[in-house]
Amino acid sequence: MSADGINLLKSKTFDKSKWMQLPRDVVIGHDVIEQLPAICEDLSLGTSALIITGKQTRDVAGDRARRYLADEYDVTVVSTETISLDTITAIEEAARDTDFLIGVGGGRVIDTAKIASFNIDRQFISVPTAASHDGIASSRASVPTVDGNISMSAHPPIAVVADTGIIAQAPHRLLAAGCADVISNYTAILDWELSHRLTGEPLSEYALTLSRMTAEILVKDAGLIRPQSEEGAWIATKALVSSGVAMSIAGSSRPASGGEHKFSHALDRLAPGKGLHGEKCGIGAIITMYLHGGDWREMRRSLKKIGAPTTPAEIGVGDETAVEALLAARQIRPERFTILDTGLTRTSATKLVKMLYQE
Ligand SMILES: NC(=O)C1=CN([C@@H]2O[C@H](COP(=O)(O)OP(=O)(O)OC[C@H]3O[C@@H](n4cnc5c(N)ncnc54)[C@H](OP(=O)(O)O)[C@@H]3O)[C@@H](O)[C@H]2O)C=CC1
Ligand SMILES: O=C(CO)COP(=O)(O)O
Ligand SMILES: [Zn+2]
Repeated sequence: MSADGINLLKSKTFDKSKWMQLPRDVVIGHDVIEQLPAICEDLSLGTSALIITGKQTRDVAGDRARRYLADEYDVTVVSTETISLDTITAIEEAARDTDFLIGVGGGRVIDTAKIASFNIDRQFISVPTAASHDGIASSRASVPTVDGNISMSAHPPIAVVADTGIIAQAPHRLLAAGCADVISNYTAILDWELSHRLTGEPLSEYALTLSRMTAEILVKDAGLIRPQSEEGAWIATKALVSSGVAMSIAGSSRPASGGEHKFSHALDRLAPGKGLHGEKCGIGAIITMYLHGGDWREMRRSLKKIGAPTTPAEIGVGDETAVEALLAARQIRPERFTILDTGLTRTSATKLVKMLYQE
């Protein structure tokens, strides 16, 4: 891990990463964003809030959140376009005089709010505008470093306010990416079990079972994940919260992040801006499922059914880059043993990419 990564989350006098921290209120449903003032009051969070939102999500929900809170709270809104050390530091500065933070947006915005609030010891509320990733309710944060994104312990939101009316209106691609993030739990678990057997890495049966069950339910309901369907948004959001809880139980992202996530993180570096997080995880999971001897065709069918991409080409990534990402994946968080550590070579990676992504 780079020095940047280590320093990004400010040191604490005690190690909260050893605690099992969970959100207190999880509110999912139509127009629940209107309940923000009541939720803040219920949690006794104080009188001033900083809303962190994105360029597009400000129009979608950020300004709406401000309007609902403005009568009772002193509210400031800031928009961020990237997640970086500089933006996080700027948010921390902007938030010093406020009592709590609210992240209104996609995964980048929510992680920014999560890290900044953790560093300055404030609570934060997660208001996802898309069901695109399972960091909505998790205590994990994915943070940028000079070596690419690194996953770290932070803290979970004190509340999750997921308005299915807003989430259903987001581009379907975002919903499909979130579902792919959850479907990739299947291979993350296989990697964890393999590591347990080979290296003796401790396993949490509760976290593992919850993670697997979450993926199973989502695959069973895949037919309901349709564009602009509020039912689909509701199913996906519950799955993402549940996956985040599995991570909190494990005290790490292990139940939801294995070799397929390493592949995704390698692509973050090798092909910046190509594909969404969950899309890259789903594409990687097809290969790792094959390597585990599992039903990779079934995994591909599930991904296709929800409308997620199943080949690097669909996200604008060439086969050569996919091969490089498979090989580079092993260097990402090397202490996390996965199927990619069991003898993959350039020749076999090239063969796999050709065979599994072109059939
Ligand atoms: N902490 C954790 O455990 C996890 C963290 N992550 C992290 O989350 C990030 C990925 O999240 P993801 O959501 O895929 O990517 P982004 O947050 O980058 O969002 C993708 C795009 O979707 C837009 N958007 C979001 N909601 C809507 C909406 N309702 N209508 C229109 N546009 C919308 C965003 O707009 P805008 O420009 O306004 O932002 C942005 O341009 C990565 O940084 C990843 O590392 C992923 C998984 C788990
Ligand atoms: O994306 C995640 C789980 O879906 C978090 O995983 P990482 O720890 O690999 O960032
Ligand atoms: Zn993920």
